[in-house]
Amino acid sequence: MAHIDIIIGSTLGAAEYVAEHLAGLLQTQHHHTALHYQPDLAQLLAAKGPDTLWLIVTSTHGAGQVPDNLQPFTQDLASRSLQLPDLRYAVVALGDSNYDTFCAGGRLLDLLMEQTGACRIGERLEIDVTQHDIPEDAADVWFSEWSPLLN
Ligand SMILES: Cc1cc2nc3c(=O)[nH]c(=O)nc-3n(C[C@H](O)[C@H](O)[C@H](O)COP(=O)(O)O)c2cc1C
Repeated sequence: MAHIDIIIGSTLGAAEYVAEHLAGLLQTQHHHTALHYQPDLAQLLAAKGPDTLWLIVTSTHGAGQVPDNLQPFTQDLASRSLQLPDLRYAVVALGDSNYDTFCAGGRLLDLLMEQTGACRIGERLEIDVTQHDIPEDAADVWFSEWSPLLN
């Protein structure tokens, strides 16, 4: 079973609800989960083990930025030349397709993780909140295809 650190970026709560929903689904499959509402890169790195996967669930705010609570983690990740080839990760991005910067926060985190050499498991999910009144429903569909990849 995997140890999944769920790294949350949320301003108004939508991404947070999706993250908590995914944590519940993972627990039903007997994975160990930890939710990080104020993610700290150094702490996450220190706790990382061979079974660790980082699941980043973030919305986008401002001019295509990650939410404030995820800024320190993002800036840390961008400023350090980390090499994390043994780390697995996945990204769930929430955004509004009316913005040119649709899901830019999630896309940036995906790029930063890719630059560390970490291994992305599955495709990034982008939830367009104009198309999904209940973002958790889109997460359910993605999860059913994604979760078998953890085994
Ligand atoms: C002030 C503001 C700026 C936003 N900027 C973007 C953006 O640049 N790109 C995008 O895809 N969505 C943008 N959104 C949409 C949010 O990402 C979307 O509403 C999301 O569901 C919010 O999730 P949260 O409640 O977890 O923060 C913006 C929303 C607000 C209120």
